[in-house]
Amino acid sequence: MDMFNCLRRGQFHISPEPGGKRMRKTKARMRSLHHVQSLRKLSAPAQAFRLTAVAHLHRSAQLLQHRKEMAAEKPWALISEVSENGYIEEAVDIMGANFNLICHKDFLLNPQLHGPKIQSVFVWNNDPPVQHSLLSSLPSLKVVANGGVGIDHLDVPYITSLGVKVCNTPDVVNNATADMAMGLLLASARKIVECHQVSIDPKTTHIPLCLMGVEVTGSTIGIIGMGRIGYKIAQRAKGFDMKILYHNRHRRSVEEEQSVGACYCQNMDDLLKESDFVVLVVNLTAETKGLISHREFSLMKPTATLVNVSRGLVVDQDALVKALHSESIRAAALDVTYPEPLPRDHPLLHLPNVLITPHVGTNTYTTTKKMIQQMVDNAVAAVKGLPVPNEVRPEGKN
Ligand SMILES: O=CC(=O)O
Repeated sequence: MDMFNCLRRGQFHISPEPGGKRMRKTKARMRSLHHVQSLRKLSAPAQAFRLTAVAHLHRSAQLLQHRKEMAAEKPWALISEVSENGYIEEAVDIMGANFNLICHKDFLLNPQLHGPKIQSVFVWNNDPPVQHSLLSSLPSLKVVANGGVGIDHLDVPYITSLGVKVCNTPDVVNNATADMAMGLLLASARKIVECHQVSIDPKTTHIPLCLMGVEVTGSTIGIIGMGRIGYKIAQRAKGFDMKILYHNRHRRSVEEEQSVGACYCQNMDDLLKESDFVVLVVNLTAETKGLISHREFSLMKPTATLVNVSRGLVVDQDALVKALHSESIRAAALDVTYPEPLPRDHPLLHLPNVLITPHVGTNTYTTTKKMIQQMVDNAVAAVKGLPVPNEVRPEGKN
């Protein structure tokens, strides 16, 4: 049974070394080959064989000792698991280079034993859930390192009140999330999923008129939330010759606006009235919860499309269902819903003018690996008591 299978089944704690197994084996083989060659030059074959065997044993013992020492030095981190709904396998190498890892399932078998040694919790897809009960069983905890930007699932004021740092992974998620927003926008506008269905349907004989889409090039995009990801979306929209409107708590500098050709709408209503595509990229906070509801839908054009890559709760979903059902807007393309996944009988799943993806904005190997590395870098700094690069402080404490 290999290490990943063990971890998948939650059977073992792991402490892999950096560099990868294959590379280590190759290096070890080359070292012993070199050793054998030098010995052969010096001695008779039988003697060389005995000396080589002894050298091998000696080397293995040294390696074992080194591994034990390394493992003993590394701090412990609590993780969810490497599985279909957990981490990619590469995560074990990235996190294991600096931490001894223990899966949540293993941890729960004996929290009293494992709790005191844990210094970091790595949270991925809200897992393990950082509840007060978990925190109270981790007396040595120094950091909760979240994978992703959104930290609405973490009680930041409470966690920090315990002297525990909270950090996230901004920047590295920007491009993948912006790509996803544009992907949803294009797929909805050009009915790409419906086109695929028609293309593979054995009964298809012609291109039905219902596959007619709406033009993206030259249309107006309204970006609500012009932070790092919103700005990346604007850069992409510029490439489609779109007119770009944005609404944000803080206006961007003139240079930033000019470089993408974006116009600021201080009043969000103006953006809603004018946009062909309204794209939501805000953080979920008390202010943005239910930001788009009945009134906002009534301001949007009947030809408009809502794209949401922020959080499901930013949209009043009942109001959305009503707007889509009555065709008071053209369509919605959502990477986020509330809850996730939606109950299988949820009305959104049965409307023809909605496209839903399962919160996969950052889901590329490149971005995922960068996020995990950033979580590790943050956690290492926190454990060492150094400034944490992406520390999140409670609102108003920056
Ligand atoms: O949802 C993704 C993120 O919070 O980065």
